[in-house]
Amino acid sequence: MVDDTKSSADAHAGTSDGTDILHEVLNQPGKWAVFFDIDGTLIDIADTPDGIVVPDDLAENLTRLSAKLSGAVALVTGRALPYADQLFKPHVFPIAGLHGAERRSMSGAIERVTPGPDFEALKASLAEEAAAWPGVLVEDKGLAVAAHYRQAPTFQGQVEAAMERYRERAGSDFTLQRGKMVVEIRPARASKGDALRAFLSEEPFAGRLPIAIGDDVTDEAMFRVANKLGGHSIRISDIAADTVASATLGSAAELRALIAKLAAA
Ligand SMILES: O=P(O)(O)OC[C@H]1O[C@H](O[C@H]2O[C@H](CO)[C@@H](O)[C@H](O)[C@H]2O)[C@H](O)[C@@H](O)[C@@H]1O
Repeated sequence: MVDDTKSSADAHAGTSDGTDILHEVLNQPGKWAVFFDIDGTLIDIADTPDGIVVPDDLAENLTRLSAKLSGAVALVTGRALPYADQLFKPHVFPIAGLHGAERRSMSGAIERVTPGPDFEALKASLAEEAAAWPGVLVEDKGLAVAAHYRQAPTFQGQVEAAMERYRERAGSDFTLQRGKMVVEIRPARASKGDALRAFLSEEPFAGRLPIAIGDDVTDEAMFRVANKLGGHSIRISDIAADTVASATLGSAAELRALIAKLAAA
């Protein structure tokens, strides 16, 4: 398993332009595999987890890009697989969900880590406790649970403390995952970096160099793997984020425009 625990110590602000990297993809389509995060990367951030808008042409453009790369395009997300799938239906992509804790390869086979029996009770207690914090949303993702404070930032301290407590109760098989106005408890045994490595061990990804594209702390794990393997990493950010990514792009909208251009090329 990949060490994705390092944060700022080995970080540097990405300075290259992600646009050049993505244009390179079509010059040598047999060389690259592209891994896309979803929220904040392919899709704009919204006030609530269910409030996102998936642009009409996004799935179609990803499918076209994927065809140009002989299928070597995958989604790597913090969302649960069924939720992420319905965002792109009827298009179906190889995908890793829950920050790498579940993964469906090109063949359709699904790998999942299994939670302990107490996890359902833990999620119920958390939802009950969070009901006292107006605006805090608890997102039950099956093998993981997220507490969102985007609509109630004043409760950040309480949410952080509660999630640390529940993580301890869940035991060492689980870890805390911080993100954009969210704290999650997720299985510890996998990361987005592990998911990327697993994809690269299989067709049609095997033998290709990875390009990992994301916008958040959880994506740093796949950036490290992409960098280590000689690929590229692109962080979507409108500020100089603390990142190990080797390049940046300004926004999800900018990325979608590039994908559309590559899909039509
Ligand atoms: O790995 P990702 O695909 O980027 O998913 C990360 C988390 O995304 C979602 O939460 C984030 O997006 C919401 C909608 O824009 C936003 O309201 C929230 O504040 C963000 O944290 C999703 O709800 C989580 O389950 C994912 O882990």
